[in-house]
Amino acid sequence: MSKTIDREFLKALPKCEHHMHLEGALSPALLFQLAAQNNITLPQDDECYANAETLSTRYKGFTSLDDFLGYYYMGMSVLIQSSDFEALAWDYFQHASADGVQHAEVFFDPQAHMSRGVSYKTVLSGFTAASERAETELGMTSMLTTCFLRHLPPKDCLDVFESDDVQASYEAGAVKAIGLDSSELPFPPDMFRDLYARAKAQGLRLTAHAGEEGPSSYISTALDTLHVDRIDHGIRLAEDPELMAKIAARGTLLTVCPLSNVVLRCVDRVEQVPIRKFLDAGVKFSINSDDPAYFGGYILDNYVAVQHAFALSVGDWETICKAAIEGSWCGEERKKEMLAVLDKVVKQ
Ligand SMILES: Nc1ncnc2[nH]cnc12
Ligand SMILES: [Zn+2]
Repeated sequence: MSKTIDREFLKALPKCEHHMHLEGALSPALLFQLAAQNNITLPQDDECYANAETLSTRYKGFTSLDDFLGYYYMGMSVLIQSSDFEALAWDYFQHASADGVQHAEVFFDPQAHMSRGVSYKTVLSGFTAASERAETELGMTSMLTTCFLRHLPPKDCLDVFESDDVQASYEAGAVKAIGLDSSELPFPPDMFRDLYARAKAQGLRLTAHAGEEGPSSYISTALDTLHVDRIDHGIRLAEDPELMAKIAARGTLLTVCPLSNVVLRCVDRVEQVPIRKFLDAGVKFSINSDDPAYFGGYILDNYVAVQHAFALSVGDWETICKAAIEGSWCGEERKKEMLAVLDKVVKQ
């Protein structure tokens, strides 16, 4: 008899999350709590900020990536103290662990805090404290990635990358990768080639959002001019079969975020995310939550939505989880541990 693939089975799968923005874990409840604690006045002219409920309702009606980003950056204004960043990340790690995440590689946006006068050290110390706590109390490993904001001038990104505190965090190994996020159009990846060349020379891992709202040509440019190891989102790859074959042959991992794609109207339904196409073409991908507090679900909700849309087999889930584990930037020993858990779950 074939195994039923229900929420319990999907929860038991050892998960690696590669695409989530820590700032995107800011729930309306925590947002209002921190605003009160830090004496932050939220926009008076937007009635959505009346209370947590009206804000949650607004989150159900995003019309595009940029519409969401307006709320995402406004939400960050309540994050002031190191303990705020720690509370935010700890909230995420607890949710992720409950969903079966074993290893998380998470993004944060230094420029969005430094431009408000919050120091990089404040942000990093809070996130690092939460990540250490997650390892001790939840047995969950994690890695931090500094994302650069592509709607800002490349020179601004390079200046922040080269600033003393940011460099010190790379040198200390507290941050091991860079990424590129925010409004995708009209900011093609090659605008940031100097930044990526510097990061590569320093031995950092490289990833970039590409092919979320932007065309598949942004994916090839990210690969060819930024020399990224990974592509974040990448769903529009399915529009270019030749590039899809190339990415499959290279083994480049895409970090796909199905619920995000629906909420931000990149697709109408999860069924339109090219999960089946990627599996059939041998394109490696992981499934992720992106901004869970804004998009109505953490990683397990994304797994469940994919199962509901595609009726995948146990073998398909083994393929997805194996690609996620093997495509992680943790050590080989950690990967072996997770692969052993995966083997047990799929054979049960
Ligand atoms: N989905 C997304 N795309 C681009 N930038 C982001 N920052 C947070 N979430 C993002
Ligand atoms: Zn993202």
